[in-house]
Amino acid sequence: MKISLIAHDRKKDDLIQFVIAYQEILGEHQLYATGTTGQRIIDETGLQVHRFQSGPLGGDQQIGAMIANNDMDMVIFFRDPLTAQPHEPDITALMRLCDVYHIPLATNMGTAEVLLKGLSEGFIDWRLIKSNSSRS
Ligand SMILES: O=C(CO)COP(=O)(O)O
Repeated sequence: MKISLIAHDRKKDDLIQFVIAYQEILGEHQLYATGTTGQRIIDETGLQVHRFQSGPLGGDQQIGAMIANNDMDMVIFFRDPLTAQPHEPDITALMRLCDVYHIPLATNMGTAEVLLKGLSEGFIDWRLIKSNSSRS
């Protein structure tokens, strides 16, 4: 599965803790991230991560494009609901595309835990069937 990991600045420490806690599950999948989040995951966990641009420079949109191409299976996005972001339209667009394409999206740690536990139990295997039809 292809999983995106994204966190706003004040949520990055939480995401790193989360990734360390679920490293065993995450390590079995292809990981993608916005630029700064991805660099921190690489530096602090040693997991392999494909890094896109930083969020404010288009990273959210690059992940959105993968969703629109049926090429992303899950998004874990620790948003900061208390800080205005310069690229708010990109964030809204990314979450909207998750809804358009029925992509599991967690915007906080509680939901992210449920998603990863569900992933390891096979609850998201339907994505393999759906994505095989259009992936090369
Ligand atoms: O802003 C972000 C998501 O909207 C995250 O971007 P960075 O990972 O580059 O900080």
